[in-house]
Amino acid sequence: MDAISLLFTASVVAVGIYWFICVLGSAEQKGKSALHLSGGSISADKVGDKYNQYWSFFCRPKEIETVEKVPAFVDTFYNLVTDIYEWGWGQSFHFSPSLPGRSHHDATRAHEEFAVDLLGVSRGSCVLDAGCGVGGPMRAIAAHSGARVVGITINEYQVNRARLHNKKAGLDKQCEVVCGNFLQMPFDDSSFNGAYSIEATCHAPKLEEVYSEIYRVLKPGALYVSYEWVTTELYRAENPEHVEIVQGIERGDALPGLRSYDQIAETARKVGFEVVKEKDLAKPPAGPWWARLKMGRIAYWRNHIVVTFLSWLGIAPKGVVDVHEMLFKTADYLTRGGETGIFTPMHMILCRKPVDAN
Ligand SMILES: C=C(CC[C@@H](C)[C@H]1CC[C@H]2C3=CC[C@H]4[C@H](C)[C@@H](O)CC[C@]4(C)[C@H]3CC[C@]12C)C(C)C
Ligand SMILES: C[S@@+](CC[C@H](N)C(=O)[O-])C[C@H]1O[C@@H](n2cnc3c(N)ncnc32)[C@H](O)[C@@H]1O
Repeated sequence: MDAISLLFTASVVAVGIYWFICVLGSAEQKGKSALHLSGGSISADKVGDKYNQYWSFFCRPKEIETVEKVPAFVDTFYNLVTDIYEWGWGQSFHFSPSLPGRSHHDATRAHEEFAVDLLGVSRGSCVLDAGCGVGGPMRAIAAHSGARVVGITINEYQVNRARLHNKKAGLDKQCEVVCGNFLQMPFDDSSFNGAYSIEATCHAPKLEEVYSEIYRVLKPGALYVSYEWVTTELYRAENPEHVEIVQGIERGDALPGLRSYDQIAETARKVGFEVVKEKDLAKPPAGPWWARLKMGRIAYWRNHIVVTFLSWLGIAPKGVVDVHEMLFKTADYLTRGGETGIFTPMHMILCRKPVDAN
């Protein structure tokens, strides 16, 4: 091979590797690149150790005794997964019913806008996003409703990512992000015109604690909507396959035990809410929310190669390969949860703080 052919072949290979690593796989246009996968606020040399600590803690989710440690481990979880989520899924960390003939992006937006439409808020209102991630829903909801949105997340790395995205989207005046625990929020009583949480309160060891905090900060008469992760009426605790699926979901998603669908409204009423509406948004005629997960399987293999290669080169922290493998397995459990119908990530509850609440 002469020098020119060698140079040509090397350039083609280099462009191919660049395309495979940097272009393919980023879920949102100009989204996170694989070259920037990190352990969030965890230093690169500690990612492996932190992953092992996380895994030992969530190994038997139903038996977690030190529930007060859950928020700290959820924080660790989001340090480990946030970049991978952004890279492989986008800026909205939740599922949505698939919409025939429409993109994932459209389906995601529709699911988010549906939530805020239920709240009936408009320009001039101030809405709380309890467990806001990197703010995908927050930006969509602010743009759609005109309301001001204040998001809270336990993870500082997400706060920085969300603020950066808000600024880039020109929504930093309308969207505020606070680092804190939604079980003890740094907000005054009766200060919000509405609140929502999208697939976030499932991380609370006791749903009652987060619901009563949200109740406290809402103005009397204001509405709260939540999309909850729950087991459905088809779940049977005596069926080993069901138990395996649920445990797989809990471990790979930092959940201190999945709740049953019938506990949600009961808890909302217990803290003082009036339940306005309750519905599993995954039920037909909704398109399967797990279709996107299933379709992505080939991409996950490619991502696995990319992560392993970058980690071998020392560009991605070593533990990222383990985290990616955990997510890979989780995707399978979630899909099985959806296909068997024993699990839903979108059990919607709409509640009101009574007008005469003091
Ligand atoms: C609400 C929660 C998170 C829900 C989803 C956003 C995430 C659940 C599982 C995640 C993923 C699984 C497989 C990953 C894949 C192996 C990787 O290559 C690219 C990213 C994934 C697709 C990743 C993306 C986010 C999820 C779908 C929980 C935690 C309460
Ligand atoms: C799956 S993500 C969903 C994020 C966002 N709602 C979305 O749909 O993109 C769950 C979010 O809940 C937050 N969270 C979990 N436990 C929390 C707690 N105790 N206090 C505050 N935020 C918490 C996580 O930090 C994360 O941002």
